[in-house]
Amino acid sequence: MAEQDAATAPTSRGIVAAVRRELAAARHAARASLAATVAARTAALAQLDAVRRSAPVRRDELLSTRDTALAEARARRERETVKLGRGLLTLAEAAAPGTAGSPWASWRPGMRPEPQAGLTPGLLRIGWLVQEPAPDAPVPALVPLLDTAHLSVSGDGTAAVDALIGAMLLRALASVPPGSLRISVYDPGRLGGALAGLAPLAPAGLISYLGPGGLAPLLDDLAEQIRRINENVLGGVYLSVAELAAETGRRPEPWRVAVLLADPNGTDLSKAERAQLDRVARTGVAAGVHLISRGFGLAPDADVETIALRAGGTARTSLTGEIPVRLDAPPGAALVTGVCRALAEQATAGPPPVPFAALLPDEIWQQSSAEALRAPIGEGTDGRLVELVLGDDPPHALIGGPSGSGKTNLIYCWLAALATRYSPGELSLYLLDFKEGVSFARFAPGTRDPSWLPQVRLVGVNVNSDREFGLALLRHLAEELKRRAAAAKQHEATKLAELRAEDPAGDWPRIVAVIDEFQVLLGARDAVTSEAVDLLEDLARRGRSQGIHLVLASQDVSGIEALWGRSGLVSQFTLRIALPKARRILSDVNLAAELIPRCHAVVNADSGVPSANTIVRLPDAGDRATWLGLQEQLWAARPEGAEPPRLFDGDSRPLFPLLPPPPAPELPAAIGAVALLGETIDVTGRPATLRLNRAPGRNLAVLGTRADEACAVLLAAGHALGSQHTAGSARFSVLCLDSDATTAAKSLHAVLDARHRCDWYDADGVTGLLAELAGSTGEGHDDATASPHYVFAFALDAVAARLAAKPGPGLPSGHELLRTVLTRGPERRTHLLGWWRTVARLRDDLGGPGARFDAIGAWVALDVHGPELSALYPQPGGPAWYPRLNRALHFDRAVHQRAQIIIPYEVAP
Ligand SMILES: Nc1ncnc2c1ncn2[C@@H]1O[C@H](COP(=O)(O)OP(=O)(O)OP(=O)(O)O)[C@@H](O)[C@H]1O
Repeated sequence: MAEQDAATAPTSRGIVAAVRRELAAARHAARASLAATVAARTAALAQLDAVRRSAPVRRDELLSTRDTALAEARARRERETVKLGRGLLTLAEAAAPGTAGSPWASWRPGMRPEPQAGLTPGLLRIGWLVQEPAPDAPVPALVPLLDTAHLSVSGDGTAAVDALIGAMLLRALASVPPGSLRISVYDPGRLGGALAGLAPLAPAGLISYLGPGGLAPLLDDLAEQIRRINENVLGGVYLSVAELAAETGRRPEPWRVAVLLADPNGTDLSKAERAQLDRVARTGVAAGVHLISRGFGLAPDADVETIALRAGGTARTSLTGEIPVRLDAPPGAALVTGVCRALAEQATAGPPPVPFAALLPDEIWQQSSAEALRAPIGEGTDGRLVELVLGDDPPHALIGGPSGSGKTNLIYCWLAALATRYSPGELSLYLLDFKEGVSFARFAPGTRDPSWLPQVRLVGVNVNSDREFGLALLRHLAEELKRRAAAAKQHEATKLAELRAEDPAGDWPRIVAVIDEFQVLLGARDAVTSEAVDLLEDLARRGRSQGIHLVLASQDVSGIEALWGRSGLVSQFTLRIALPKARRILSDVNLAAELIPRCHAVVNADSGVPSANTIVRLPDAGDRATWLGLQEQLWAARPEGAEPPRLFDGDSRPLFPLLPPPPAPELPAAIGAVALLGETIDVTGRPATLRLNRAPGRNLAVLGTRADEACAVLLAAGHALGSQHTAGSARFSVLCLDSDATTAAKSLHAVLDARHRCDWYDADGVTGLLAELAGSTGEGHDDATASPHYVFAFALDAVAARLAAKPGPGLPSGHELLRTVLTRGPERRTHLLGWWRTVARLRDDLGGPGARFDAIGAWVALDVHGPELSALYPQPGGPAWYPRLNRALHFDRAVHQRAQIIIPYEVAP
């Protein structure tokens, strides 16, 4: 190891050299490093210099970028703010529509609530939102109340708080249907003075003021209302009245707002009051019961919105949070009282009635009447339509109401609802109006309007002096009852529904007969009344099961009393409808009709038992244009071949009917031709006929002084006879013996002469004709081959003196010839149809006192009283007949038991 160290040990020179080398290298490195450092410094200095030179430009650039960004942000913010503001405005307008949000300047004192005032109340405007920057259109500040919240209003000035409460109430009142918001004001401090502007609502029951001591009863009442509403109205089905209203479209309960204004100097609430207040606050909103409190703390768990008034007319509300609200100036006193007065008037008048159109179904004629007829006539107090039912029970209806109470309107409503639901195959209507006027005439074709109501079979108007027409209707219905009863028996059916099921192809509509002012029919002690009562009793008793329903209407308590004496009859009329002030129609102990306002009715389907009363508000069915539109729609849908109804108008003369084609010639020869005399008072408007066969007495005497009607009877008879015989096969003679009859006689002559031999005679020719006729009708002449000869003698009594004169010894007088013609003529087919102006003159012509009338087998009496006709009538004392214009009494000994009333025809020349 030592040898090795010796061999390799460096020399000192080597060491020095090495050191020098090392040092040189270090020096070299140091120099290089220095040079690099100097270069770096120079570069840094140059860079610094460059930065120094460019700094101001950069700063300007940065500043400009920053400013641009700022400006953009600001513009964006403004745009967003405007957009947000507009959105808020739209939202606010939707949330507070109409009067809930419109500025006071647009209100008018007498204004009516808007039609859109509905069942969904809006928020209430109290001012506007203070926004920065101020928007073009300020956004209204709204607070909720009805169906949503209670309000707690606070602030330093009680007057300002009360003014705000008053303004909010006014908005709430005007934004819901009148009468649907009731207010109670507990104001012990100012005894109602705080909200005195709303006092005009008090007469309508829309506001009440309570003083000291009023709080406990008020809270108790509210609590009871809430309990009742929960139990009876919501009934566990709905969570709130608002939900019920939204789902059913009706609100059976009003909103109730209790304004509680604490007296700053008053005492605190008792424990019980506090508990009750908290209860109401917690549970009220769902029941539509709301509190507006000033100075009473409301339960923290209740739905309470707060409004805190600040100085300078601003406020903070719980809804608007941090955004301050500038309050509207309160409405002027005149505006407040004016609006309240108008609202009270409308609330008293009630809600607008259901429109007539609401009674009509969506699609016509969809109902079956097999079980019953059901039709709504109006709206009940709960807002639902109220139906009238006619069927097995109740079967018949009584309607009562004094003149002008809306009876006709009610009948129109009912008929419209029925006629749109039941087709003519399901329902037949017979409508009779005993009062003067034409209320039902619109259902029949008229000169202006050819349409008719397809279910109507008969319309009788102006029948006040034709009680017989009422009787005729009842007889017709009795016949129909018989027909139905026979069919029911055959099919072993006990009621209409069964008959219809057994005989589906049969024609079994339900029949409704409406008789307005029916008391006229029962208004006399005579045969008409007693027969009418018997028929009514039978129809009322048996009609129920055969689908025949009677609706009797009367304005007159005497009409009802006429029925009341007949308990068997009246007990069948279990459906009673009383219009305002109708007396005795419901029952003696049921006075509901005294209390209802105009356009309402009490409907009672249980013979007037008070507990069965239903109050109905009736729509206005009087608009003629609406009716016509409806009728035309139904008319257009009528079944093919449907016949128009028979219209009987007691005020107009029937037209001479269109005659059927003449029968085969041998028929009149065999059984005699038929003369028409006028129209019978009958449902079908049958003509009154006189068959002129070869039996003795087949002559006609028209009796009375009314020339026009007497001529009309002879004209009708002549027209009918002339057209029944083939041309030239009969002979006619027209005797015109008084100038009153000239026009009629000439017209008859012209018509007959065109077809047959027809001779004209005046006074001079009478005796000659009678002599000819007497000669040819004498014994020994061949009766069978004679052709008929009809002699029309107008005012025959005018020539009595001539007829009485004796032409000479042994020669018959004109009277004797006349008697021969009357007695013998019919057997030889010679018939005399004569007009005598009095019965006495006829008697004179027939031989004077004690004369026999056998040769006059038929007569038509005009202004001749019943007793005067006794000699011509089988019953002693003559027929019960009181002459009246345009009516005649017809009796034909060959066919009548009793004389019948007829209406002379209007015969066109
Ligand atoms: N519900 C109603 N709504 C609006 N107007 C009605 C209503 N009911 C009746 N009216 C109107 O009242 C007036 C009298 O009614 P309506 O003719 O029906 O009475 P009425 O009892 O039949 O009278 P009258 O026996 O004297 O004819 C009519 O002008 C009618 O239009």
